[in-house]
Amino acid sequence: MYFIKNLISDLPTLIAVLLFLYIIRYYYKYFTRVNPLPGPFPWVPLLGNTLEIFIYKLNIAEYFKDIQSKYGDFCEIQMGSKRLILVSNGDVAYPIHTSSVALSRKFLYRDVQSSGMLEMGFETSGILSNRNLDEWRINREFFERISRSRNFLIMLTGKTYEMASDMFKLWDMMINEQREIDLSKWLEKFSGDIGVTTATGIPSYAVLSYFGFNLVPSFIRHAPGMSYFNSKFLQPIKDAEILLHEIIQKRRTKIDSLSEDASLPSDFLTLLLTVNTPRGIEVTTAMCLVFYYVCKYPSVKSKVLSEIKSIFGNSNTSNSLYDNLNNLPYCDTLIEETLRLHVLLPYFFRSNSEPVEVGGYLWEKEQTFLLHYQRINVNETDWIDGEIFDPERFLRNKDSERSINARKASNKGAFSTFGGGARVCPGKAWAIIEIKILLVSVLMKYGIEFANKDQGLDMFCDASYHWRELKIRLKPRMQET
Ligand code: HEM
Repeated sequence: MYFIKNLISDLPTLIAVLLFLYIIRYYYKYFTRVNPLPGPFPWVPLLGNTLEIFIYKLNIAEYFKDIQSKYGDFCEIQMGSKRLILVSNGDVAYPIHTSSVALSRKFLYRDVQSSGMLEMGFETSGILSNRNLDEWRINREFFERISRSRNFLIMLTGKTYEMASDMFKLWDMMINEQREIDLSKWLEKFSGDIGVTTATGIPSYAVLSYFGFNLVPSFIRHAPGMSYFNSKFLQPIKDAEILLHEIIQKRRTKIDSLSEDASLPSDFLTLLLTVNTPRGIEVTTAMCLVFYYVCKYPSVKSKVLSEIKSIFGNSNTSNSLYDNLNNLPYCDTLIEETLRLHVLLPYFFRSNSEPVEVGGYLWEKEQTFLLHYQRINVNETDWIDGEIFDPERFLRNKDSERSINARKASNKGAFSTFGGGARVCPGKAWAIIEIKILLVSVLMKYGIEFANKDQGLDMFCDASYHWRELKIRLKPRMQET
């Protein structure tokens, strides 16, 4: 009894001593860490630099930008007890982003193990964060085999074109009513629709529900010519929603009921359900950015248009759409430059599955590297006038002074929008096709301009960039001056 009484009265001292010992240990570990790099001092034990993010109103991308500008291209931050190595130039990123097999097999992990991610199941399923390397390999190979096959890409091209044409029918009604079109909202639904349709073969018509077709008065819906929309959209929306929901529910239940070591069913829907990637957001933002630059620079618009016309003539449709898409070098360079300047995902994690040298230091296995894409893609160590939008950058001869890797011709780590190395984005071809089809089909059909001539890059960033609003006006092409 006496002992317990004493213990209670001494408790504050005990806690203070334990806290003191913990702080000593924390800073001992910090000061004796291997390969110390420049970086902000972790003033708060346990939390490290985490609280600094609040000064940036939780805008982590801005925080990393500032850290890079203060501490350089290879520095570190302490997030809680986790040490993040911030990599901001292509040279240091090279061992992680290279496609050299010997090096890239050392960077197989997305990140070090985290109990939170494990509990949510992200570390043991799908592709994006899967740390079970055998399963990740199978899923990834399966995804690549399908999504890179010519048949799949032709199907994707056709579906995207078809769905764009359906969306244009709704836009035509808005044009007649002199209404502005907020591309950011429309394209968000549009890429969602493409995802569902390519995975299941069932149209989801999110675009149509955004248009609010069911809100259109009945006398308009039944007016001559409108039966097309009624038969094509209204009933199938209901049917499709029910069917799609059933299919997804069944597949989810099946996946959830499998034991952890059982292999997943091999079909594309399963894969998309387990991929764990918010892919639609990036594609939507990318499409908006491309249209932003087309509207902003009339010279860019006229070059894109004359290239498209030279390949597709004046016809809106083409049987060999997919093959023709490969003959648009100016559109390619425009898209590539847009995605270089705006990485969409400002940063991403990678971790080494073996000891490895990065930035001239040897790192034990399982160190977290934070690839600072938004800095790597513009860094003057790799790019000339990197902060400037120069849509012809990628057209120039690779050896010329202003070429893609003007100063480091061999450095492939400098274009990081889709990451690089073993876990490079496998959806790149998919994303580029969607963007290109939309660019071609919109410009073939419409003259396009900003609704508000002061339109700027109205974007915000959480884990990725999103548009707030991008309002445009369209004119059917024959009426364009
Ligand atoms: C413009 C659009 C896109 C951008 C900017 C983008 C960017 C990225 C980046 C930066 C990574 C990390 C790569 C690395 O760690 O080296 C990634 C991974 C991934 N992306 Fe994309 N992505 C886009 C579209 C897509 C699409 C359309 C899909 C599929 C439908 C997709 C599927 C994936 C998957 C599955 C991974 C994980 C790969 C792995 O961990 O092995 N992405 N993406």
